[in-house]
Amino acid sequence: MISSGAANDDATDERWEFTNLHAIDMRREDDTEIARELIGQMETIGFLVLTQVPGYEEEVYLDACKALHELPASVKHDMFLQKDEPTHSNVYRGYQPFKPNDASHKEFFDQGFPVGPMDAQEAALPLYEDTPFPDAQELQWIKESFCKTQQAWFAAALRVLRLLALGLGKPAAFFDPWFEGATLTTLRTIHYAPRASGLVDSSQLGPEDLRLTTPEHADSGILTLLATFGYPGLQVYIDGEYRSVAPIRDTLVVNLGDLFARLTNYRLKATFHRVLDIGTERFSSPMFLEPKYSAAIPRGLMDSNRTSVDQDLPHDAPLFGDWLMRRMMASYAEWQGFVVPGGRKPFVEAIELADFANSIPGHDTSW
Ligand SMILES: O=C(O)CCC(=O)C(=O)O
Ligand SMILES: [Fe+2]
Repeated sequence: MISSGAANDDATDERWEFTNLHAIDMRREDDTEIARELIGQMETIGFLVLTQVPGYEEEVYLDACKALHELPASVKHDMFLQKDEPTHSNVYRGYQPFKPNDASHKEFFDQGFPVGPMDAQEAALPLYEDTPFPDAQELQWIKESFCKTQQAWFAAALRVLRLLALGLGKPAAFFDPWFEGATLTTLRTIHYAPRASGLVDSSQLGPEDLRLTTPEHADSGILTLLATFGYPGLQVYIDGEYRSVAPIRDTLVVNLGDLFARLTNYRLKATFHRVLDIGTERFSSPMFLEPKYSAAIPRGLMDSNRTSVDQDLPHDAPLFGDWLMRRMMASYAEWQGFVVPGGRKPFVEAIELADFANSIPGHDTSW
């Protein structure tokens, strides 16, 4: 259920016709009905919004995001990933700068979850590393706000996943083992600038690229929670056209990743979306809910009579972490320089991308 209407509360937004996504109040406790609504939205639009997320304080979090991205270039550089600063050891968590002639026009910071305590076998797998934050005492509030937000959103995301499991006819705890003891979930804060600000060279890009600051894509993993902090710009592909999502403060947009869509045999949708260059600075923050590295994701996981994701697994089931690396490098420009760590290369290369391709009508799956 969606409705459209021009926003009239912000004069700068008049040029867009906004679509309101279906909203679910997280204070509600009627789980069976919420599960029904979630499935209804995810089968059709693939997007909805959550309101009243417990423990989430958007005002402080937006201030913290702005403060992080406004730090001096040298402080941001100290948090760069190894692919952008070879003397650094962090390969997955940290700061990524604006890149010349990139279809995306953003700088962003990726935070992982606290690394320990984790069982030794899990901890030995790639991608688990501490997130570099600025050291200065007066900046600790930024980290505190990020961590608090991460906890609140993670709890909300797991609740949504349990409700989706229920709605799909599984026990609510069906997916829980994927998140026991560890998670590769990423909380990202993004700072967009208008292309016209000339921060990096855009001379190789075509006119369509120049209209956008994030090109069309579907998210890759399980599910995404997103704060747009009241900024316009997010567009979702609905009924054959891109529609602008109404920018509403204190809400979290939710959409599914294409791995999850595939697990449901595309009954649920991983919908394409993109971000327009709105001509001003823009901040947003997605959290990509990801299982732990060792979570197995065999074919037909949900077709069987399993009552839990870790029941009756084939011994050669692909691991989530291997799939994640394969998918990131195949699909997203910012991961092009990523080197698969440790002994995982053969496993990563064995992943058949076609096994995980999405099938949104009207879009090919050439990633
Ligand atoms: O910035 C936004 O509003 C959306 C960003 C997005 O879709 C993504 O990072 O996957
Ligand atoms: Fe996205």
